[in-house]
Amino acid sequence: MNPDVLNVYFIMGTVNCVEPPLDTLEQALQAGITCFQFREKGEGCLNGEAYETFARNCQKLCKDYGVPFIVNDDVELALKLDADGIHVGQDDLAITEFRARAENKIIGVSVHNEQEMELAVRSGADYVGIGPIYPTKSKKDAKPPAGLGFLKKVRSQYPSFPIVAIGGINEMNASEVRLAGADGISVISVICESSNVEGTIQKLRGARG
Ligand SMILES: Cc1ncc(COP(=O)(O)OP(=O)(O)O)c(N)n1
Ligand SMILES: Cc1ncsc1CCOP(=O)(O)O
Ligand SMILES: [Mg+2]
Repeated sequence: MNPDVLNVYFIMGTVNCVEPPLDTLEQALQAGITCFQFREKGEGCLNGEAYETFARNCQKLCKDYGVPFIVNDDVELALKLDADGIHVGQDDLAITEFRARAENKIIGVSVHNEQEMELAVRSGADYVGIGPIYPTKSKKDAKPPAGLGFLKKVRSQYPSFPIVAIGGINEMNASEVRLAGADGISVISVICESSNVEGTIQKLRGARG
């Protein structure tokens, strides 16, 4: 995949939002996010019909702005909606199983160590998510923050494999994350809680535009 798609990768679910979620997503799309992940999970999240309707509404907005719509965890939803891709973690469905059912979709995988990285690449992942880099309040079961060390190591071992970094990334630290080798940054709270989504995204984009 073209790593530029990962440049500013916004992840959102209703539980993360302060403003109406679809307003936040549309503002983020207007401001130039390059990828969106639908991640409706956590205490108080939508279920059933409301979950699917919300997903469809997010997908429609992404289509209007030509931004890839990626579904977190829920392979059946990704296939039902014909999403552009799926993001899976180590506890989620094996990549090879999903690839067999969706040849042309983007597959992202979370990795935390060299073994997981090697397996993700070998299994045909299109990109990896590395993190949490810094402490995060948006994922209750997140692993301890890893800092930039593992990201730098993976970049040196895989000079051109698409990598997005995640976890506690904001306007202040985004550039050091990019310098450490990330093609892009993936964020939840810094956009969901911003009082100036356009300004925040401009700063997150950094020098690479
Ligand atoms: C881009 C990106 N990177 C990492 C994750 C985390 O995925 P996972 O470890 O499966 O955790 P959940 O998000 O499912 O709670 C991600 N979602 N996106
Ligand atoms: C989903 C996920 N996976 C690792 S950290 C994280 C949450 C990132 O959210 P924030 O940008 O608010 O720290
Ligand atoms: Mg997951």
